[in-house]
Amino acid sequence: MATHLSERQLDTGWRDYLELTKPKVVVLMLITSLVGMFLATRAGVPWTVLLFGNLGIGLCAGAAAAVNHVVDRRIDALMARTHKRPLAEGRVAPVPALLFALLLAVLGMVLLLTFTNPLTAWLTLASLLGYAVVYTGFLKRATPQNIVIGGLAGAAPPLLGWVAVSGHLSAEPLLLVLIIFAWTPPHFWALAIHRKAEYAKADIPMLPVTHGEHYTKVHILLYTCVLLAVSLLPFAIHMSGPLYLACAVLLGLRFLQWAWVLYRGVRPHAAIKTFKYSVWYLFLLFIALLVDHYLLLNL
Ligand code: HEM
Ligand SMILES: CC(C)=CCC/C(C)=C/CC/C(C)=C/COP(=O)(O)OP(=O)(O)O
Repeated sequence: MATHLSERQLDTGWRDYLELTKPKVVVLMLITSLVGMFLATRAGVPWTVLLFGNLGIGLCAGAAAAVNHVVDRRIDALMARTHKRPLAEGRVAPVPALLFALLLAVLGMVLLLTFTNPLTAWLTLASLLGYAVVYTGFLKRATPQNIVIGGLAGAAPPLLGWVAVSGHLSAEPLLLVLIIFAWTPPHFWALAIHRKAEYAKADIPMLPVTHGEHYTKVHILLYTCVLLAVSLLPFAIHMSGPLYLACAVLLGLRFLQWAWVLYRGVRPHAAIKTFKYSVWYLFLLFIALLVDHYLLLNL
């Protein structure tokens, strides 16, 4: 009986620590870093960089997410979407969570310094601090532009992947960052409209709370137009071919359609559906970049 109980507690503990790393978000980020790696070279990506580079980036992103759980534990407890989180419910205490984050960050940095290059490691550390300290610690509570500026940290992984392979900065991966940078506001503000009352309750100045739903929907529309335009640039600079272009146009037009439906207010649950589509959009767009890259190589 006692053994059963401790096994269950152990299982819950393990799951709680995994939840601290925001695994679904990190997986999508790793897909973008993986694509950055493959696009950086015409030859194959060394398996050590592929494996340990992504592991290092993922561990650092997970560390940043764990710090976010610690810093936000009081506001998370106030919102229905987040109130069951390990720190919000007190299943994990702040000190062990911070030690866990430190362990992940150190492991991640050691892997990046050993198997990639110093530039990748320092850019990853800057992204970690950008999300955990600048966004979570300051911007989130300070300005409705919080996620626009903070979005840079989440947009970094394709650049990190590219630099892990090439060793230097260049225009192409910055373009990939720009795509995710333009994607983040529609991604997040759609959810923020859906969860507006909760953000207001937690006194977080998200755009729909400070400027209203109409203003937010207009900005989602504008950013989605910018996103569609920016997503065509890889084709324009001959980084990607016609398959990518076709996918970018179709995926972008569908995003625009959701943003328009949300703006018009003609469909129930349009905000959460737009949010869910945003995740599919980014996933499919980066898969298109990858498939197109290999088609171009084999032509
Ligand atoms: C500052 C920028 C960003 C903000 C404020 C933001 C915000 C959010 C929020 C609040 C959620 C709901 C999380 C949950 O309930 O678990 C979410 C979900 C998600 N985000 Fe973001 N996000 C940002 C950037 C990104 C980036 C850059 C990616 C990936 C490249 C990403 C991928 C995802 C995914 C995959 C989900 C769905 C998670 C699930 O289904 O549980 N986000 N985002
Ligand atoms: C090293 C590296 C690539 C770092 C990036 C780290 C990272 C996990 C960024 C995620 C962006 C994100 C989910 C923001 C939401 O935070 P929130 O506090 O607004 O959302 P919440 O209310 O769900 O916690």
